[in-house]
Amino acid sequence: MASTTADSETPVFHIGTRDKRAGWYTPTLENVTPAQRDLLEKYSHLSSDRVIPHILEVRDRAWEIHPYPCIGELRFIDLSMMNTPSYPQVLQRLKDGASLLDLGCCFAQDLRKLVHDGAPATNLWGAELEQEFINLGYELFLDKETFGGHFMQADVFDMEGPLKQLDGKLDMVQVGLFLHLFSWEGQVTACKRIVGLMKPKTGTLIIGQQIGVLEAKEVTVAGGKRVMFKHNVESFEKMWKEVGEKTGTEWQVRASMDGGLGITEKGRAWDDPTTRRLSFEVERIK
Ligand SMILES: C[S@@+](CC[C@H](N)C(=O)[O-])C[C@H]1O[C@@H](n2cnc3c(N)ncnc32)[C@H](O)[C@@H]1O
Repeated sequence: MASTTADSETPVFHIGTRDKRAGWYTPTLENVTPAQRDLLEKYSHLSSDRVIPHILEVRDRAWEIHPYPCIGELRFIDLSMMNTPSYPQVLQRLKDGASLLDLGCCFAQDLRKLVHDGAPATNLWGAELEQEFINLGYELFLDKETFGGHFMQADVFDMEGPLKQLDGKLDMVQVGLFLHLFSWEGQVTACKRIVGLMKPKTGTLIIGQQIGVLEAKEVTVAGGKRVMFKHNVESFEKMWKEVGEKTGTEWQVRASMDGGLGITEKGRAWDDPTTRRLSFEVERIK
C-alpha cells in the first residue's frame, strides 16, 4: 500500500501497509523504561538480555496480523495507567475489592502492571475487538497459564455481546487510546455504554488518554472511509456533559494535554503539529 508522490520518489504509505519502511514501524528499540523492564523480568520472568528481542519478536508477529501504528511504534509496552494521578487510589481500591475494565485493551499491559503491583486479578477485566491481540498479550507477558484476570473478545457497540455480563458492575474503566478512534457520535455512544457498565453510584472512575489536538476537530482517515473526532480539553468536557445529560448522571472531568506519546520528542512527519496527548480522569459526582 505504497504510492509515490508526483514530485519525488519518496513512497507515501497508508495505514494498513505491512511495508516496514512506513514511518510508524520503529525497527529497533534502544531501551525500555525501568518499569517496563521490571515487569518483563520480574512478572514475565524474561532474562534481562531477552527483554528487547522478545518485545520486537512479538511486535513483528502482531505487525503481520494488524499493522497498526500502535503496533509498529511499540505503544503496547507503554504503561500509561501508572502515570495517572489517581493510580495509587486505583490500586488501593482494587486491593479493597473494586473492579476495573480495560476497554480496547489490546495487549493489556496495564492489567499486568496492576497485578504486578499487587492488585488481585479476579476483579480485572479486559475487552478487545480482536482476539489476536489478547493472544499476543499472553505471548508478550508469558502468562497464559498464570494470569487470573478475565478477557473477552467484545465490541463496545454490541449491546448484546459479552460486555453485557458487566452491566452495572464496574467501579473503574480505563480507555487508553480508544475513544479517539470514533466520531463525536461514536464517542458519545461508547461513553454511554461505559456509564451503563459502571455501578450506578458516585465515585466511579474512568481514566485514560487519547490523541488530542489544540483546536478540536473531526478528521477523516482511511482514505475518507472513517471519521475520528480529536478533542481538546474543552470539547472533551462538553462531550461528558452531553453523556451526563443523556444518561441522567453527572461527571467531573480532570483533563490535560501534553506532548506525550512521542509527539514532541519524535517530531513525526505524519503528526499534525497541533497534535497532543489528552489525558483524563472522569469521576461520577451525581
Ligand atoms: C490504539 S489501540 C489502544 C490499545 C491499548 N488500550 C493501549 O492503550 O495501549 C485501540 C484498541 O481498541 C480496539 N478496538 C477498536 N474498536 C473497538 C471496539 N469497537 N470495541 C472494542 N475494542 C475496540 C482495537 O482493536 C485496539 O486494540
